[in-house]
Amino acid sequence: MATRSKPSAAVDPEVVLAHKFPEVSFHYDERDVALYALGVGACGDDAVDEKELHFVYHRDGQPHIKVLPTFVSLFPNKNGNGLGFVNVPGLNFDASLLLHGQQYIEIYRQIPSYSSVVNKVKVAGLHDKGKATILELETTTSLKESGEILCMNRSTIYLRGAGGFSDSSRPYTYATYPANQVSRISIPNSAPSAALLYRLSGDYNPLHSDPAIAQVAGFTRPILHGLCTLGFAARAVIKSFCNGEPTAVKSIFGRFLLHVYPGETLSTEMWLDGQKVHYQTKVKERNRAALSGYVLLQHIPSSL
Ligand SMILES: CCCCCCC/C=C/C(=O)SCCNC(=O)CCNC(=O)[C@H](O)C(C)(C)COP(=O)(O)OP(=O)(O)OC[C@H]1O[C@@H](n2cnc3c(N)ncnc32)[C@H](O)[C@@H]1OP(=O)(O)O
Repeated sequence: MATRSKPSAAVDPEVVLAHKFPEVSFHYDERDVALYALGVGACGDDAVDEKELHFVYHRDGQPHIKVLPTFVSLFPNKNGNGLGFVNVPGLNFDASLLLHGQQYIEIYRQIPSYSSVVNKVKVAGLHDKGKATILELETTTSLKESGEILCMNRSTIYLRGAGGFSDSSRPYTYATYPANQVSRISIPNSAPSAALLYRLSGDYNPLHSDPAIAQVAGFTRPILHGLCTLGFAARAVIKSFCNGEPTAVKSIFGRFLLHVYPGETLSTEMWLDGQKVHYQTKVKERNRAALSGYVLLQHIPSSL
């Protein structure tokens, strides 16, 4: 539900909400799936890891490699090179200041290791936070041939410096989804080249590779993609609670709390609560949380 707003030069909510995004078709294959798994650290510590080798290699008669559920977080990158929202009418902001705020993923059926698929995108939320505007985009992805829906990604984008477009007495807020959607330790290291490897999966935003662009955005050097950190965390959950079986995952949520510099040590702590695994990923060197959220499983893990 929307609250009152005064259209400003920066954001005109009515125009933003009325925007229709084009559908986008694309194909992915097993090479994309394996490259993604390597980019989020699969087999990074042990090249024959029993619980991870199947994400990068077919073995023992297994017909296809298995797909990490967070692989689907790459799908929104296909919408206008991932930054398709930069040209949305009514939304004016400095693209060099945007940060990924949150990601929510729902998986509706087993993700094939190769497929032709179609993205449909809509605005699912818009919020005036004064110093920032928060834009939420929902990308629903279906199999091209059958039309079956595979998954949904809700991406929250934090637009620093673009807020203040509503009446100060009642900040504008709009969302199409209900508010409630929103053991232990594994230590995956992020290598210094982590962002450079991860970007080859299709997120070429120079914030993650170009030192000059990173400085304009307020960082001392390029930072890791939020979705790469999310991939590390979800992989740790699948290894610890699902015996390495990716189809056990129903949905994933993460809020990015702090930027991560490639090479910093990511430590993911997890707590099981029924079918939900709550997690928090910390940057060990700074002893601060960079990501927190949950992974909802299909069943309560039987091995615990
Ligand atoms: C297809 C879409 C893909 C988009 C990709 C975009 C390109 C990718 C870029 C990246 O990967 S960037 C790397 C990953 N992200 C980060 O490193 C961000 C880390 N987080 C932060 O730096 C900070 O949390 C923040 C986002 C700058 C916010 O900090 P700030 O101090 O400004 O916020 P607060 O004063 O605490 O809160 C203000 C307001 O905003 C809400 N909020 C805070 N953080 C988030 C968040 N991460 N996501 C969503 N909303 C957030 C917070 O609740 C406050 O609201 P109210 O409670 O006052 O209503």
